[in-house]
Amino acid sequence: MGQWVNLMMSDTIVVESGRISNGSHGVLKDKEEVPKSEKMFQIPNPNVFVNNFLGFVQSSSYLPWVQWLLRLLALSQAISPTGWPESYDLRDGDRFDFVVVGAGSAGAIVAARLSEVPYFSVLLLEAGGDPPLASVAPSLFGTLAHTKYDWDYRAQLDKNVGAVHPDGVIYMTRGKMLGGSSSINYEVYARGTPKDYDEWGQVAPGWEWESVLPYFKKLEGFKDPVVTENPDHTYLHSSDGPVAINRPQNNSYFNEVNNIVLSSYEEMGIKRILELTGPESIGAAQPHYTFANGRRSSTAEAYLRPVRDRYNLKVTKYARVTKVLIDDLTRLAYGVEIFLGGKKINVFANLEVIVSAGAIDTPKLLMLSGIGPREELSRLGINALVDLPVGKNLQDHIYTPIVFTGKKGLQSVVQNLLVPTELDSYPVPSQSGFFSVKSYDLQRPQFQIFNIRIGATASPLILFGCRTIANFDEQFSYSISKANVDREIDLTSVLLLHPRSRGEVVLSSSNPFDDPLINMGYYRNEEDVQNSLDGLKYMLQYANTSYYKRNGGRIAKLDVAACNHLKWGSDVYWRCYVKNAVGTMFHPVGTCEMGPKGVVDEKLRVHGIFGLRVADASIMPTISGGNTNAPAMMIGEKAADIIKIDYNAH
Ligand SMILES: Cc1cc2nc3c(=O)[nH]c(=O)nc-3n(C[C@H](O)[C@H](O)[C@H](O)COP(=O)(O)OP(=O)(O)OC[C@H]3O[C@@H](n4cnc5c(N)ncnc54)[C@H](O)[C@@H]3O)c2cc1C
Repeated sequence: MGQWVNLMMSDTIVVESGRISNGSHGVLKDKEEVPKSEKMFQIPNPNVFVNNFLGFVQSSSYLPWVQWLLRLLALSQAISPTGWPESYDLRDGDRFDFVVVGAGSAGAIVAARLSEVPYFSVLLLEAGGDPPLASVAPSLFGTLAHTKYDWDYRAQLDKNVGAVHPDGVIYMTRGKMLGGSSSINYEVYARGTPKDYDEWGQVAPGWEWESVLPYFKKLEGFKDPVVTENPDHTYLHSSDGPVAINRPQNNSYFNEVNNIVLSSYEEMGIKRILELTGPESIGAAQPHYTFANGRRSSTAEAYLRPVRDRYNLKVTKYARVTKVLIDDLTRLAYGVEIFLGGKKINVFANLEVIVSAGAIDTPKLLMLSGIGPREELSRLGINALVDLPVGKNLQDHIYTPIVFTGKKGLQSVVQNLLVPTELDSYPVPSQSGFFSVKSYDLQRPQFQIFNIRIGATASPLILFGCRTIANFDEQFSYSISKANVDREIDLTSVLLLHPRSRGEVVLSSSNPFDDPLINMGYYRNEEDVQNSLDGLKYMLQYANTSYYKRNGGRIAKLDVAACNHLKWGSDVYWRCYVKNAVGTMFHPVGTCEMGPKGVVDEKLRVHGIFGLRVADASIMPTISGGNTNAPAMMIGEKAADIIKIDYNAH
């Protein structure tokens, strides 16, 4: 709460690079003139009376609803979904030095950074449009699935896996707008551990931790003094990069819940740490998020909005790229075919095409362009220019859900009543952490936990979320929501950070408008089942922690039809449960793997093709040990530098 009142009480409130700031903390390096359409954000200086009044409100704990109204007022000023770059009116035959496909977590950064070189002309093509209000407001992400801002893919699970999903189908949400999935994701900021990147460096020199850390720092605009003022942490972070990263200042009830949960973890041996991206790899904390001052810090917000008037960067929206144009003889990528406003047009690249369409659409586009497994392409009548493992190596973070139920009665309902006061931050108290059950994995945790506490009587919302976001079947969803009818619950997800199983993305036809087939491949490797089981069993101890002991806590018996014939709580039961009650964290990566045996080299150039690079989450050889937005943005930053260096423009 304090942040809003402080903001409103500051002497001057200005708009810097399209964001509201009280002038006291970091701003973008290349400060732009405030565009006309953003002038509306300027808030007149409060006069003395208002200052005094606000001071009184801030110091008073008796006026939560007045505080909430003020916060809502500030939020309404902040979340105006305007100020994005205008769409450039592209013509057939237009030419640019660089054509970037996809304005997502990585692509928006590649385009913005390349256009810092004044003599480069850059075109950024995006299949979607501007992010809506539900994307800009940090708390409304749950409402965007299955709308026009989502590619709305269906992914397939193998037989005997994921029985809680009707027909073995999971929803694979992907952002379709400026900012891509950074505009639709759940905003958790995590980077993985140094070991993750050292592993990348073994197949792709230059991607070890020491080499990627400067790019994480380049993107970070840490706003949290707890981190930025701690000498043991500052060397790992930066506070003046474009992406605003902060921890919400929640209401006191949410803070109390955070404390209870983190103390429970401590009792289980999971240490409370200062932050999830600091020097310690194991431990739990309230996460940091990519939002600040009531606005989501997507890459559209952080990188595109501030440079909307840059003369050498053109952004064309609703431009769906259907093919990369490659010369048969020279193997040179010279442009792209686009479907725009109902017409097919071609635009050309003087220097390079960079594909940043994400881990599902990048392999699809490459395959449509003749780059991929020769046999598969031939079957669809596509002339294979190079035979590469495009679409293979699909990895994702799967989770096992566990529901703990606690305090009974109306007391915990307070939490639900407080949700609307958190519209400008996170709608529920959430905690996350990393742990290992194998001692040799202490440097590189095996599991991430993500926990949300929900007060009693939110059942209808839970049912809605289970059905529409996770595509859990009615029976399983109902059993989760039933647990919350009159009791608070902890919805805990245990994520397997380094799965051995691999899936694949395959073309379903040569028609670019047909969705690809996405086979997630979860639990193809039995070791993953055993590891998930170990993680789950460790987390079950949560029910025995003192808070739960005091409040009659228990593990909810969820209704997994495929396992109901087994004795609940037995080892065989939990093994069956792990395999069938599987969910996705929406982190698909790896489908255009970097490395000599992969699809791109360490400079992200597609093997065997000239003038074509890939820069997005698809290039990860192995999935990072944490949420994947930060590494995808880091890839965008590093890709832009690699290209600048190649053209002596660094
Ligand atoms: C629901 C959800 C929740 C998530 N939560 C988190 C989280 O809390 N924390 C975290 O770190 N990560 C999270 N992630 C994952 C993270 O957001 C992604 O890993 C990351 O954004 C991927 O970046 P990318 O650049 O590879 O792809 P994207 O950001 O998806 O960008 C691809 C872009 O290319 C465009 N595109 C695709 N095909 C074409 C085409 N043919 N022509 C033109 N444009 C095209 C798309 O519209 C999109 O804008 C979440 C993801 C989702 C979907």
